[in-house]
Amino acid sequence: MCAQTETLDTEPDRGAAPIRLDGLTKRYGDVTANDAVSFDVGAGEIFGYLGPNGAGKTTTIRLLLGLIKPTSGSAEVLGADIRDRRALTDVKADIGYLPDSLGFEERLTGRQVLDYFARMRGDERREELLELFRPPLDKRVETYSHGNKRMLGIVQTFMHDPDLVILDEPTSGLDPLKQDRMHLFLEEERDAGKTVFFSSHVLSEVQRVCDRVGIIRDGALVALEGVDDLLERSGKDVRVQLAAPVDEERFATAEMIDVEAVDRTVRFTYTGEPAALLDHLVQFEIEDVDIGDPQLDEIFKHYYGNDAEE
Ligand SMILES: Nc1ncnc2c1ncn2[C@@H]1O[C@H](COP(=O)(O)OP(=O)(O)OP(=O)(O)O)[C@@H](O)[C@H]1O
Repeated sequence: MCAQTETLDTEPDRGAAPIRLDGLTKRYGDVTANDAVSFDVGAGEIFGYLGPNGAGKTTTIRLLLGLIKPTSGSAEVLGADIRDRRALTDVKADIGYLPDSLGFEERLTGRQVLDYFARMRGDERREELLELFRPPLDKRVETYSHGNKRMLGIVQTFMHDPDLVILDEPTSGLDPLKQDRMHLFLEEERDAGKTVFFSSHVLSEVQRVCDRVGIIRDGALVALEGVDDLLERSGKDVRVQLAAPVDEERFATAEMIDVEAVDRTVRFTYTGEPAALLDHLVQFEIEDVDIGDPQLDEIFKHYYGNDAEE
């Protein structure tokens, strides 16, 4: 009885969130690449990990895979503590990983690379994935374009049918059609119950495919919420066309932020109640009003200020 309990205690808890970070911290000398980062990624969701170059995304991913050790804090992946090498090795067969730079042996052909990974972890979905992503299998990897290397990497990541995939900027270098194919594929995987964690600095793709987003800045998590909630909380993007130019000070209210008036057009983000905005606008001679959801780019600017321009 007692022995059984001990065994259960050391086994990964597969029912828990596939990824859990708890105060995860990594320092390189003076640089805190990850600063007490905490969040969970739930089963069957696409989680976008968003931040500009150098924010700390790759560091988190490398910590989660046990490739580097945390300075402090901890994390679990499929129930395995990332500091426990054996536990992590046991769950790796259920994880697919697409690194930011692919470390394939360049003199091998694409087919040989896939054969190598197949021997380690299996390849039951190889043919299906090759039909979708089509890297040139009989050429040496050293002759591949950047996009084709990525396609080979995507096949490698998914071909053993993992429950959890961790993707470091998966669509970087892909043309728009291939990006679309990848986005659709990720949505299908999510609908089939797979968990997808991917990092990106491309706001539009996070907005398009992710269920939730974590925004990282200078190593610290600055936002964590559903993409829809983030959009809703961030107000409305409003453009008003007036019959004549108006004094900006007379036009603006406390609920309007980032007001930009050029000639007869005023643009702003509105954070108040829609009815109050309409009440306010009736006192002006209006030709046209356009109210829409803000793009994540706009939201991003609130977190990053001028750094977002990069
Ligand atoms: N091995 C290392 N030694 C020293 N500093 C490092 C090391 N790896 C990362 N850093 C630093 O940690 C910070 C976070 O880097 P990281 O690569 O995690 O960012 P990122 O968000 O993935 O950026 P990118 O989008 O450019 O890949 C940066 O300041 C980087 O210079």
